[in-house]
Amino acid sequence: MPGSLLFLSLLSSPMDLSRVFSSASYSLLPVRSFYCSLAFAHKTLSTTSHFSRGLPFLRSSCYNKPQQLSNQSSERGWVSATRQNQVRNLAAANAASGSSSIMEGATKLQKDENLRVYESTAALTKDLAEFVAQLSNEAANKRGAFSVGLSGGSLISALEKLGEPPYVESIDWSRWHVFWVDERVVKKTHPDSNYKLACDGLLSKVAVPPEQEYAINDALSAEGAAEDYEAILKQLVKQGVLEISANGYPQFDLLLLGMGPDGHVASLFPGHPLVNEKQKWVAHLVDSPKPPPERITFTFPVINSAANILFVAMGSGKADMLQRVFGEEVPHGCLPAQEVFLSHGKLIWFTDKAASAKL
Ligand SMILES: O=C(O)[C@H](O)[C@@H](O)[C@H](O)[C@H](O)COP(=O)(O)O
Repeated sequence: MPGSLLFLSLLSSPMDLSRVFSSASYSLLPVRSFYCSLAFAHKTLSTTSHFSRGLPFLRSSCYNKPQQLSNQSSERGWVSATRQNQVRNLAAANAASGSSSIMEGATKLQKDENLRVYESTAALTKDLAEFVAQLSNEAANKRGAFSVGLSGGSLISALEKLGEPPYVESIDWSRWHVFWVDERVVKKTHPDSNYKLACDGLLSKVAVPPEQEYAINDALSAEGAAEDYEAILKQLVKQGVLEISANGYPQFDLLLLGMGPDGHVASLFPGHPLVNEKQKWVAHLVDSPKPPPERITFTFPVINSAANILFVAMGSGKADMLQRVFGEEVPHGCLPAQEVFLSHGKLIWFTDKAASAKL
């Protein structure tokens, strides 16, 4: 079978292959994986031999230096070898969804517009606090409320300056409505809870009214918690706390995001079916490759409807992935962090020198 696929790839043009797979649904994983394996095989051949002159349609893919993922993952210890193989197999997303071409060119992200590089963590966190404070003032003045979505991870420590002078006094915290872009389905007191992380790192130090901190219902299943959270968002849209975008999704004033070492964002992981979710505002998963497995997450349409998105990526562990995010556009589903893009509104990556060393 692999032999016949290799043969197929040698004979087919890119368009031939996309026609073959364009009608396949995402559920045709074996087919997709097979196509991806083929792409990965080509990548390996093309970087090591005269095969590099053939099959140009596979050059632009998410298979560059897959070994770098394992270097990064050893730091965090949760990206398994299986997961790395899945990441390598992600060209299937392109083949089956037809929503992004493997041959497309540069990413829409522009270094001069979407990237800031700071000399030190202190400089980054100060500017980040300044930026958030300014957005908070603008939203509070404009509509009397500021809706903010938080992720977990190292992002929260990067926000700690907001809990210190001058911001702790100057920001009108009573206008804040705090949401979780993604949350682990655990008790709120559990060490894995993103709510607990944000409370310990920021919310316990500032005066956001507790009823405006929208934690998940931790008594529910993952599915129930996602449905419940979406219902809360819909209610808040009705009440005018959340605005609605032109395409009918909630429009948060600000989403604060981090990026995982595999390029995931929120709890949207490379190759996971949820990268294609368009109906739900909030979805659940029970198979997160990053523990814990049960989570809820905002979907891409909601993330990409925000008024502003700030990413934080610090440290050398983010360098390879950041290079990919700002590099060539990769197939749909391969690199979720690259698919976060605002056609209206500001999207800025706050990075330090170590994270942006390869840009
Ligand atoms: O709950 C989660 O796991 C997070 O929301 C996740 O999306 C996080 O933001 C990234 O994994 C980056 O985390 P680090 O900055 O700690 O690498």
